[in-house]
Amino acid sequence: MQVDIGNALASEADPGIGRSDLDDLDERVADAHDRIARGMADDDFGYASLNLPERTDAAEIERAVDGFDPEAVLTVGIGGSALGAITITEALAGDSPVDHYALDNVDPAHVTRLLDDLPLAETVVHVVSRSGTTAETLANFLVVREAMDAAGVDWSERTVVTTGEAGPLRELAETEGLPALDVPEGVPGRFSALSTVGLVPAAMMGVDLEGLLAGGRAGADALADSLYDCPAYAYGAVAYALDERGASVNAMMPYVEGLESFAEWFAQLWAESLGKDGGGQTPARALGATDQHSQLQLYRAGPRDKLVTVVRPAERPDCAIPETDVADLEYLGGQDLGTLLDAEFEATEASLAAAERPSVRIEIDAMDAESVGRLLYDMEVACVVAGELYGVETFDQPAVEWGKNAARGLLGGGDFEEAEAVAEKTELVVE
Ligand SMILES: O=P(O)(O)OC[C@H]1O[C@H](O)[C@H](O)[C@@H](O)[C@@H]1O
Repeated sequence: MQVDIGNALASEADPGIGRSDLDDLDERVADAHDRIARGMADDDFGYASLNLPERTDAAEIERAVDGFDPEAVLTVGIGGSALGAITITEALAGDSPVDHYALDNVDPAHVTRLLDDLPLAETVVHVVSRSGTTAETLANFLVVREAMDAAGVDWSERTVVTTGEAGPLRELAETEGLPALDVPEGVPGRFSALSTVGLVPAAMMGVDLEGLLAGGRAGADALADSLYDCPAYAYGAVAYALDERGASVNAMMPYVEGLESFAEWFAQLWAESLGKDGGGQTPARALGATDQHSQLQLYRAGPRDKLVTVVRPAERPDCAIPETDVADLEYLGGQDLGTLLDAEFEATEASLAAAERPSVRIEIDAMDAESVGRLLYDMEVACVVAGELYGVETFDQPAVEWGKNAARGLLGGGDFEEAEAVAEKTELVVE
């Protein structure tokens, strides 16, 4: 993976950073690298995630799904327990005969429609919750079970669970004798894509798990004590430095449809890890070239508070644009859609640079397992190094937990006095 930070340098961008700022920052990156290396060596909470490419047992996951021959896989999970699987299958399993669906939200209209449409007798359900207590996931699973019962399908024959050591979901798996995989120790959900959490649907869809993990290992091998030698550190450090100078929004803009959900995965990673102590950089989601025709107006001409991160694969499949003699369209004929998309990508970079707006280019080799594994791993590393530079607790999410507890409290699922305060808040309703 390559990261080009040239368009974030001060001579070309505002907010931007100069070479001397980068050199100063590099000393802090070296310290952060020491902390990260120690954390990985000691398997400290969170840092252990960066050992997953080395530790994840692809064969164990393949064995767990062996014997299923589904038409569809349904992930039931939310946040870090769903976005890794969604991102990986969307990026790599587009040609699979098996479809992937995810139930993360509990919108009744969406859940009912999906269950009506799914071939339930040919669907494998992967229920994922690290804590085993997340209300949305457990509620959705109960609804899915009932729908399978109602359709005469033995759900216990078609369910795989991935969860932590203890908790209601673990107990349920044991009581029902369901195959259960472990969420690895010390790995927060948003850092778990390259584990059982993110890889089970991919395995059922024929994705090359070893390739994904090899990509992650290449990222681990590339860790070095300087941002000039490590693309993941370069990205994390530059995003942090730009935020410090006013780029409080990071618009993640892949120029490939297969990475549309990657921007959503990145949003959770960046927001939940770095949004602490009154700081953090707000992730925005965009897709090139589509959002070039909508959001780019704001990115180029709105407030100078953004970093735009553009991502593309170096290789794309061919799809020729037919020759045409229609006036003014001759320039398109004989080109390729990929060439057009790359021209759009470069035009966006040029457009931002011309308006002195910072962008960073991330380029992966291709939309293959190794490159996608490397991308996910490197973005996790970027997030961890940024967390070190911000000086925050990268691996917790107390604000999210507050909301989770409040929702449970409001449903009568536990004592949570603050939830009552929420319910009794002053209302100012305008109708
Ligand atoms: O895997 P679970 O325990 O069900 O958690 C699912 C999600 O729940 C919370 O909202 C956490 O903040 C997320 O980081 C997590 O990914």
